[in-house]
Amino acid sequence: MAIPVTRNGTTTPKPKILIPEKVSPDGLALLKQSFEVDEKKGLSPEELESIIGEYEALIVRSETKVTAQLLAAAKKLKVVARAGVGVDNVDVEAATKHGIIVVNSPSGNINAAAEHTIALMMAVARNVSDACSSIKAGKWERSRLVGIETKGRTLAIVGLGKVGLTVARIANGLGMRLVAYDPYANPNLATAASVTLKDSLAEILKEADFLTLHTPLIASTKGMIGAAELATMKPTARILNVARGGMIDEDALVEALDAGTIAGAGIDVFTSEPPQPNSSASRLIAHHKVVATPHLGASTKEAQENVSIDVCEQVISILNGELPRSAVNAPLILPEEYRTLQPFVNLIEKMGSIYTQHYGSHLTGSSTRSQTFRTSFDIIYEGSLSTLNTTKPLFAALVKGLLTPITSSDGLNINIVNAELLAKERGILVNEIRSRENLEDKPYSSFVTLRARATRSSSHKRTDKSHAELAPQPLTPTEDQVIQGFVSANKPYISRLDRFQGEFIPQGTLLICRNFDSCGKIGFVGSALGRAGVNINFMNVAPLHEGAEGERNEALMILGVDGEVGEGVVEGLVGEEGVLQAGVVCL
Ligand SMILES: NC(=O)C1=CN([C@@H]2O[C@H](COP(=O)(O)OP(=O)(O)OC[C@H]3O[C@@H](n4cnc5c(N)ncnc54)[C@H](O)[C@@H]3O)[C@@H](O)[C@H]2O)C=CC1
Ligand SMILES: O=C(O)C(=O)COP(=O)(O)O
Repeated sequence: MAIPVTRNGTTTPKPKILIPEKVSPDGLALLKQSFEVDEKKGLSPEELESIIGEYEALIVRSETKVTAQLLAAAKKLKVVARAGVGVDNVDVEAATKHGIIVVNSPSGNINAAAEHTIALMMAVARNVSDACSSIKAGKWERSRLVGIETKGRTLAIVGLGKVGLTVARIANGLGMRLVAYDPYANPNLATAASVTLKDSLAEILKEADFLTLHTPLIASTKGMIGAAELATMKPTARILNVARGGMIDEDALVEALDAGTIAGAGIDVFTSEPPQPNSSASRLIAHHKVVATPHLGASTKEAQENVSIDVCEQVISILNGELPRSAVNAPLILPEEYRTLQPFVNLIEKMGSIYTQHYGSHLTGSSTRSQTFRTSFDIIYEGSLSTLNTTKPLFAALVKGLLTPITSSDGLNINIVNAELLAKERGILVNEIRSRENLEDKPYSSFVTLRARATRSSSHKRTDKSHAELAPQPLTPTEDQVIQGFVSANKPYISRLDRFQGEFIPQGTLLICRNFDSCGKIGFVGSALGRAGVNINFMNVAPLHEGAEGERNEALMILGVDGEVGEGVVEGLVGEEGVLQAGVVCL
């Protein structure tokens, strides 16, 4: 181990960086100046786990599985750097929990992946692989190996991100007709690349002469092309996958190729890499209508230099306590700030999520049922939070909390880098306020208030006549909606929901009921849930806070419950005997 001796004779070992895969030397040269770099290829998962505790940084490509178990053993680790795009081999959630930053190189290999896609498309269209084997075997099979041209044919792209768009631009030059499905694509970029965006996967599958996949492997894309989807495609269609194995059902594709309902495929990525013998991946590779490559999309000299330099520079930044440029964890926090801020990040994300779910359209018995999602918020930091250098992670957490319940969170990775942009795109205005008010009389050192400003009108109408007399005056569009919280012993607490004050931990499934503060309400709700087989873990009653206006005898009942509470059960709680409003919030 390199141990530099300082002037006063004490020794400080250099931080150690582990590289268990082939990463281009261009970036590693930068690291070697200040760190001890260990390149150890071919480690088994057990060997990796036994040594990871010594390292402050880990640099991987797609082969190393960075599991929760490995991260738990990584006591000194500050950063996992992925020298490439896809982080599906890294347990990002576990890394975030451990305060380990995950970075990647989002653009270093785009061109390489796009060019490889085009190479596979051409190879499939012109039977290049088959023809090559045939001629090397001494044959001369010109009539068997007649191909098709790509010009004028339809290329259907799933995932119009960086690689998808680059493929589109090249294919446009080949004279292809371009359609794409990507619910989050930028329509201006699509138009500029001559791509017509369609509303559903089904639409583009029908039209495709070539189908190419360019999404990350996430819950919404796993198995997205299965037997049912293949059956809707033209029998002359060819399929390309340079994104991730697992998005196509390999067995279904082999069957479709055998049956002649799909004409061919060019595949770079597989469900098991390297493929296990007799696996679906190996059957697909062996198929005579398939051109296969061993995950070579990013394997060009240029791309490897790019990604290596990109991630190594980021590792240096992080180990020097600075911000990296492409952090994947949401939201990103500097290592030294992480432990202090993390509980507040957690609190604020929950506050945003409660806001969207509680004040969204889910309240049964609510006279604010059809209320418009308000988009103008004040977030007020009091106490020690008001002196932070940056509130970016807190802002990002709020945007994430507000949007995740109403978007396909799988496809929308909200983090410190994109939170501002996403908020802007959705028209969400957040005014961050630092209040220096003295919290000496309060039992906590920092306090957060989320106030949804009543700047937009609601189209609310009483929807449930039978409760019209029962319900007190609803919140009118001119009233702000307020959620307050604090952190104690690293746990987030909500301390106020609108006019009601009571402390509860925002986690799991919560049933929030507004009721007249009179005898029998708790019993009524308890027995209704009992009858529905819903187990109650905790219950908190929040009375009106001091100085609250409106009905004096109202309270909120917050119940932490196990599992799902069906709509019917929630509806059954509202009524003369029961509560005024009820809604479920999942955190
Ligand atoms: N074979 C290889 O060596 C390489 C593979 N890749 C892979 O290519 C894929 C794309 O990479 P980039 O373009 O850089 O990513 P990107 O993040 O720029 O683009 C992904 C696109 O997929 C879209 N998307 C997400 N969920 C979707 C869904 N359910 N349906 C339709 N669209 C959806 C997103 O909106 C986004 O526009 C990744 O899986 C990456 O790991 C990238 C480089 C090399
Ligand atoms: O960047 C990506 O997502 C890739 O798939 C490239 O993987 P690799 O670094 O070549 O193992």
